[in-house]
Amino acid sequence: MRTAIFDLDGTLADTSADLIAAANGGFSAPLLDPVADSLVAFHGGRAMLRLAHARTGTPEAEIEAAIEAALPGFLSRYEAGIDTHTRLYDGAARALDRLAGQGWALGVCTNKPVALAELLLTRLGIRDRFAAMLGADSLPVRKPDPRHLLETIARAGGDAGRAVLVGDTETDVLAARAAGVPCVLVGFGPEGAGVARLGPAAVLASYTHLPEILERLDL
Ligand SMILES: O=C(O)COP(=O)(O)O
Ligand SMILES: [Mg+2]
Repeated sequence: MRTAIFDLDGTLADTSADLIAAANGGFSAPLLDPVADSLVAFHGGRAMLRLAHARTGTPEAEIEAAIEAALPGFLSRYEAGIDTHTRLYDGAARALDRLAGQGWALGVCTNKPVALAELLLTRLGIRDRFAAMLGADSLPVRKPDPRHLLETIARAGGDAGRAVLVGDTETDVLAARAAGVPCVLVGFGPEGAGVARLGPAAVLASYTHLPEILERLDL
């Protein structure tokens, strides 16, 4: 069965404003900008906290420990406001329905903790579209380790020879390449069409084009 696996942050949904609000909540003044820093938000909680601590002047040698100490508070603030500003990208739900109608199996492979991913996709109303969802803590490994993607494909009922990953960052490209699976990158994130520098099989300008782009991969 042809299988399309989706990344979550920056691919299915623009989660950046809620991620940045949760990161800023741990500091006495906002250190990250919801628009200018959206790219770092899509690299996850640790990346945001690393940047915020660098901006406060936390000494380099103390940053990793500061990030670990800040993570639980960040995660609980994020959970509390997880769908305040977060929205699906235009056309995403309809594209998923069209793919399902064409017989594609669908799954999610995200580096978000899986409980947060479950909560968010349920709130956004699309959890039931996916046969499998694996998060950062579903396995002992995560993207860019290819086993994270390969296991998601298997649990969605697919096989790697007829699968594609739709993602937004280099982490997705590296996981897909190591798994021998083509990667389509969204071109409507902070980098725009500039994601072409990462060498994806295709860049997606709009979800309305996804079924025809996946068709062209000839899986
Ligand atoms: O939370 C992260 O690290 C990124 O999550 P993603 O894999 O859904 O983009
Ligand atoms: Mg992402």
